[in-house]
Amino acid sequence: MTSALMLARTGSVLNSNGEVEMDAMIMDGETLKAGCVACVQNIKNPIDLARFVMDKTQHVLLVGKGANQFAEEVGIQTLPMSELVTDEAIREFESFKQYGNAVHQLFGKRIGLGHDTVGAVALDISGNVACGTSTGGITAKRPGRVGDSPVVGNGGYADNEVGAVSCTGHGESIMKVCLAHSVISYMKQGMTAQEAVESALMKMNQRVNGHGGVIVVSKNGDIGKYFTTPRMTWALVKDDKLHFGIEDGEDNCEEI
Ligand SMILES: NC(=O)C[C@H](N)C(=O)O
Repeated sequence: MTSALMLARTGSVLNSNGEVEMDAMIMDGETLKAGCVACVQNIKNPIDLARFVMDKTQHVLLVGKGANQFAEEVGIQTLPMSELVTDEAIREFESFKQYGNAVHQLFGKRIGLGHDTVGAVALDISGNVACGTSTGGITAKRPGRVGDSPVVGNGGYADNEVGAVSCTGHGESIMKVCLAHSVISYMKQGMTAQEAVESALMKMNQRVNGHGGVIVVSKNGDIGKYFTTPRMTWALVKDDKLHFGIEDGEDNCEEI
């Protein structure tokens, strides 16, 4: 079993109304079944709700009020919005003020403070791959804005014939180039996992001037990870070893 993670820097993100709206997706590479939720409020772990959408409905994506209604039906834990708002999110909101500024501060080539998204990819011993991506989006986004994370082929993709991908970064850029699926396409064309993530992110940068980060595990257990921001928190478990890092070129290793 091989798995890789990108980790969030903060717990939540505030939109321009000062509210938390979260997006998440999960995808099963064996069946290509996916479950996605967007703009959900008061949900502690939107990825759990996405899993219910995948397992218990005939749909792929539920949004807003309907998604919250479904959460109630399946007994997903809800909580007051105040409990989802961290001090860091408030500080970020007060300092960034506007969406464009937040994008620049979080994903700018030189500043790149971090990615408020959690992503995971995994390969099990039966050769099944899966991905999951969960986010609060980007500070000061317009209410109702949905980013790449809950959109199949953008914030993530999983296919046993190729591998599983999870993305972070400027959602509008990622959606313009279908970043997760372009990594899959490059691998189908014969690139290694690492070549594919580097090519896809460089292409996104050239075409739409966007920055981000990607993790991928191939069907053979090869890992690719790359980011065009100055830093991205990541971790990888393979062959009883834990690798992790934040800065460019950093790769720490511990036995587990
Ligand atoms: N931090 C992120 O990765 C944000 C996410 N991609 C979005 O645009 O919603």
